Amino acid sequence: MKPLYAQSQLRAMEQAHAHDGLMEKAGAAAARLASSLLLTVSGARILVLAGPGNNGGDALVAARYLRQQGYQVDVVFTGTYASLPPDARAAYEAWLADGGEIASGLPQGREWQLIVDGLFGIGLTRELDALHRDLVQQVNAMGVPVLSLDIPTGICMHTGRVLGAAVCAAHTLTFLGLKPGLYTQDGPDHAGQVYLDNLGLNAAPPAAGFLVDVPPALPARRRLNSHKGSHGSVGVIGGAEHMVGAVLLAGRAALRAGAGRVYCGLLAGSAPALDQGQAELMLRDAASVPQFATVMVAGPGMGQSDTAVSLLHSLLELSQLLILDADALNLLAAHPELQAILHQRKPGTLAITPHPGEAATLLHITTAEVQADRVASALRMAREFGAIVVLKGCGSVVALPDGRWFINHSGNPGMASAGMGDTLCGIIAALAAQEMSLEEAVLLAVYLHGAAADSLVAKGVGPVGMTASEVASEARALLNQWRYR
Ligand SMILES: NC(=O)C1=CN([C@@H]2O[C@H](COP(=O)(O)OP(=O)(O)OC[C@H]3O[C@@H](n4cnc5c(N)ncnc54)[C@H](OP(=O)(O)O)[C@@H]3O)[C@@H](O)[C@H]2O)[C@@H](O)CC1
Ligand SMILES: [K+]
Repeated sequence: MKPLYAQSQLRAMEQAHAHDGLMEKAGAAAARLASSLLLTVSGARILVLAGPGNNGGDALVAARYLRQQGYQVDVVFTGTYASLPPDARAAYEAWLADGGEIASGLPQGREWQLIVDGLFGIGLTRELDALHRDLVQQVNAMGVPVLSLDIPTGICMHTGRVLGAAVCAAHTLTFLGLKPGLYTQDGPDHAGQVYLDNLGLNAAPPAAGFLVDVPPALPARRRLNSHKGSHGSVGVIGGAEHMVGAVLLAGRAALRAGAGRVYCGLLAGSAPALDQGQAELMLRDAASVPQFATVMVAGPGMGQSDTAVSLLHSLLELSQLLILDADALNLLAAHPELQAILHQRKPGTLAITPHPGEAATLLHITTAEVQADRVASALRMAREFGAIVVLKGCGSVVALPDGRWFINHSGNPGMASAGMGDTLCGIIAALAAQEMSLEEAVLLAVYLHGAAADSLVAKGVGPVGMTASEVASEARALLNQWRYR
């Protein structure tokens, strides 16, 4: 896992090293990366966009090094010399002293092989003004690869939100530390490939959060002398009329992620007695399932009937590890008496896995407000519901009641399809049933779920048309590969 930093922490790092020539190092690193990206284009022409702050300073330093390497470099500067911060002003002067020229608007009739985006970095505090919005839109329309410095201009470093308009970069070279906004919401669509240069600062402060970009803790290796009871029992409750498949998907995923036994409790009157595609699943009366299971999932296709409410009520009062999704979350939002029970539960025994719409219902705000700051929304839910939270979406956020948070780095848009959430719940439950803590199970499941989808895309199964069942099977393959090979 890699540390993710807040703006205040990055500022503190900058200040602690104010005399270490960080901007010069940042610009030099940018020039190195730019020239490596341009290797095959001799005598290339590069457009460098320099904004009014230190991000612009980085760009001006990069421009100078690139020009010295023989590239033709056009600089467009959108600030005013008199208002530049000191390091950026020095970079501006050095660029001119080196024979470079400065334009205030895009030169016409030129073609560039690369654009370096140094308009705004972590100092962007509000929506882009009209001048910068126009410039960003023109840059995006050119179809030329863009290397963004620190963060694509227009992306909020904390939230990944587009502030008015944002540069769509092919590459982002980020400095000192990773920013959450690169990895969630609209950040990943704009950042392209992300590279980190710590500018020689090896001692980093404690992180604000973490990027989950490698498999987190795995379940213990299985003892040779084990049996199905050694690997836990998962129960899944839901499946009201016409929604039976949701429970079966969760149950099948739990089997594939290694649960010793899986019980499914279906609410539908017309529910089958057997899953014809997965005879290993034990289909039981919903109310009886908790007595068989060490870990429970409730919610997939559960509906909002009185029976569903009373089942959920009794489940919340039991001591098993519990994962709530879908309708269980809607029920929770609609019934304050259910929420009251949550805080009587032992800490670390409840996980909720809302998508942004469900999160909005839980928090009584709009989906747009949830998405405006996904980390803050997830943390708020964790606090208010005393639960481990997975806020699903691009860059799923895992938040814990004690304030820790994580952004998941695996996954792709092929996962935006029916049944993926059911599969995720099943995987979480199965991992927790195999003696991982619920926190560990959630982190691994979220990463594994996305990694399985990525693996399928690499094999040509997706992103278009990838199914939740395929993801569950691929998750099984990866889990075995990570643990046993
Ligand atoms: N300092 C260091 O040691 C190092 C810094 N580094 C680099 O510096 C970057 C941070 O620099 P930064 O703090 O100067 O912020 P930056 O992103 O350039 O923009 C700030 C300027 O934009 C303005 N502004 C803001 N929003 C606006 C808007 N919507 N529309 C228009 N204007 C707007 C704002 O003005 P104000 O808000 O005061 O009106 C201010 O003038 C960082 O990302 C990294 O690249 C690295 O070199 C490492 C060493
Ligand atoms: K930038």
